[in-house]
Amino acid sequence: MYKYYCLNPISDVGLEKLTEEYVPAGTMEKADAVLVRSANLHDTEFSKNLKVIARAGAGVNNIPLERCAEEGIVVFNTPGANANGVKELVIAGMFLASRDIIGGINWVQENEEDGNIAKDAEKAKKAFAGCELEGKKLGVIGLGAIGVLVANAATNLGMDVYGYDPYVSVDSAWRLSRSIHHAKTVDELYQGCDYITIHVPAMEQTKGMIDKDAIGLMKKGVVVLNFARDVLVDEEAMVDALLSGHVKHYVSDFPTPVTAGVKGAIVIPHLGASTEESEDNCARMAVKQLRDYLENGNIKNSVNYPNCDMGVKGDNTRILLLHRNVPNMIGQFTKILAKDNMNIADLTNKSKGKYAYTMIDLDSPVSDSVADELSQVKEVLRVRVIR
Ligand SMILES: NC(=O)c1ccc[n+]([C@@H]2O[C@H](COP(=O)([O-])OP(=O)(O)OC[C@H]3O[C@@H](n4cnc5c(N)ncnc54)[C@H](O)[C@@H]3O)[C@@H](O)[C@H]2O)c1
Ligand SMILES: O=C(O)[C@H](O)COP(=O)(O)O
Repeated sequence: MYKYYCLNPISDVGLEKLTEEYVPAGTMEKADAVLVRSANLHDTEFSKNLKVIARAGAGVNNIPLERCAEEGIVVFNTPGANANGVKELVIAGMFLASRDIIGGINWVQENEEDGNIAKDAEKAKKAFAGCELEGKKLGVIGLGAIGVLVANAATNLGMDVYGYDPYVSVDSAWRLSRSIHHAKTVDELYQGCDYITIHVPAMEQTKGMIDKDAIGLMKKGVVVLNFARDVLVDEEAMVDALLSGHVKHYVSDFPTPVTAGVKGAIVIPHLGASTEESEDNCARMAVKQLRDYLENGNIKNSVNYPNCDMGVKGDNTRILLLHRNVPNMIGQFTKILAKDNMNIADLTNKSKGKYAYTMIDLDSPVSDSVADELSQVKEVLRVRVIR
């Protein structure tokens, strides 16, 4: 029996995939598995029961990944599962920044009592006129799941698209339309584009990436879109640029006290992934990965441990060892198992940065004392046995 706990509302489409082997934990301390969206876990202490955190979404800056790895907690996310939802809202953001749709709708609401509204609208509308996207230059920073979709959709709208991503994956490169220009430096993109949209994760290296200097390189009247994370932009500098007219609009999916209500800022309450389809996709994928880890020990799409797969657990006993990525770990594990005359049917070891994962299938049952001995090996962070 596994216990799970949802820190945010998770779509039933995913939760329904939990079998009768899974019950709600009641409190987080009792949970083997936590499902989360954007709840901040940085100040949360995790109990020894917790084995897995599944983030139903892409961004994992709300989760202390290294601390989780040190405590033997595997963290998953759901890459790409909400990318289409975000792409559609980014395109909507570009339209909102190009045509004063919001101003126009507000005008109609303010004049709802006007019996002559149809005629008066024809006079008033010039105040809300805008420009078209076709032919404009769009710069996309970060060509991952979302960036690629945005770049391709904008190309289909007739925009001239420039992409910048020094770490682009082979998969993303294959998905990218051939008509997208490769910006070799981000400065080149800042200098040339009418619209700039950022789709990179929030990490130490990317925080404050769009700062005063970056904005200074941009064309006067540029539109900047941020559907990735508020911390990627120096928002004080952005507000200065909005007030001076250097930036025409800052479209952000992240309300903060700095940007909310500022003239020129179009701020949306983090709705990028809030569609039925994205929520269902994320929940389905999160539950699938969480179950495969708890039931079989397989890791797919973890952000703090390596991917590792030995298929569905059969009749063998499966030992799972989460440990630091240092030499001679497997030698120590097999020595302990050999002492008890245990036959290894299969073994896989994978590493990712500082951490590694070893899966061992044994032909015989394993005693608690052997599991204890394995967990005493220096650099081992957690041992699980699936019997
Ligand atoms: N608004 C929302 O609701 C919403 C929804 C999903 C994701 N997001 C945010 O968007 C981010 C991107 O999502 P994704 O699904 O496309 O992720 P992804 O991992 O598929 O893509 C991120 C891309 O950024 C690139 N990158 C990393 N550092 C870079 C840098 N310094 N310069 C240029 N490129 C860099 C990577 O190579 C990768 O291709 C997430 O991390 C999350 O913070 C927001
Ligand atoms: O990183 C993400 O996936 C998005 O920001 C969505 O966050 P949410 O699940 O809280 O809507």
